[in-house]
Amino acid sequence: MIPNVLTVAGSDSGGGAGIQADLKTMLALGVHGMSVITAVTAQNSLGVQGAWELPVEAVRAQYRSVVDDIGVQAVKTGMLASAELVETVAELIAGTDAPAVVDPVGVSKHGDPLLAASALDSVRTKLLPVATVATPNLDEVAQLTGVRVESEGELRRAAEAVLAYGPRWVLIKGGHLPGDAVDLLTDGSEEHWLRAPRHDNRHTHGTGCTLASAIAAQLARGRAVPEAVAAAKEYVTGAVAAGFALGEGIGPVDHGWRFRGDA
Ligand SMILES: Nc1ncnc2c1ncn2[C@@H]1O[C@H](COP(=O)(O)OP(=O)(O)O)[C@@H](O)[C@H]1O
Ligand SMILES: Cc1ncc(COP(=O)(O)O)c(N)n1
Repeated sequence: MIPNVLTVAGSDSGGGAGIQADLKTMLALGVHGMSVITAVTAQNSLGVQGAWELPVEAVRAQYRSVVDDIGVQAVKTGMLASAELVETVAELIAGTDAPAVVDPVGVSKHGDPLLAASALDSVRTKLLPVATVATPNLDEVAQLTGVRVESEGELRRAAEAVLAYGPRWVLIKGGHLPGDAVDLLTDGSEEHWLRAPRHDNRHTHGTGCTLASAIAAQLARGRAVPEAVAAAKEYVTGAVAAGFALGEGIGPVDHGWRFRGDA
């Protein structure tokens, strides 16, 4: 049976991040991707030109339509825009019997805000506690916990600060540090360091969305969290290596890198 995976996230008109990145990743990893759209962004390689969130009822209705009829083996969350949407999605996830990968999206690669400052507290107290795996980048760690990471040695302190909010596992993404692309996965007792060579490619739009969706796809296929994250890291590393120029700014990673004859 092909597992079903649901992404609850924002639309990126440029097709590199958000819902579009999530569904492409799911296809590439052999699962059936489904979506609950929380917001629509007008976005391209240069930045976010506009963003409109959907009403809470629209988000709730999409979620119920998918979960009640089709069923899900894993859920992934991305851009949730407002406190109201964060709280609604946290409540929906709490009532769903499937692992949840929470990517606490705060700002885009260009620095455009994708989450209201007033929603941070709801992320900390409502969303992180229902996460099977939370996947913050270093800016999101700083926003949520106040911990600023400037070197690999400080990733453990960041992980402890996020775990204090209650996710089962946390994956701290060190993609913004210089040197190797090093991430730390821990549940507070086990530690797994995921190290990949840094690809000198500026086309990294959508890396976080891609990684979180890949983890959700692997969990839906029945893998345990450490194995799911390791397989997802391998997929995103290949996608960054194959990332391509699109528009005048930061291009997307290549979700289809494994299908290309020349990849
Ligand atoms: N230039 C790069 N080369 C290889 N891996 C990278 C590169 N940039 C980011 N990554 C990896 O991509 C994943 C997403 O990380 P990051 O870019 O920090 O997330 P976000 O998109 O949320 O800012 C992580 O596994 C990170 O280590
Ligand atoms: C709709 C949406 N969701 C998430 C991101 C984050 O992706 P990135 O950090 O690569 O800009 C984005 N830019 N747009």
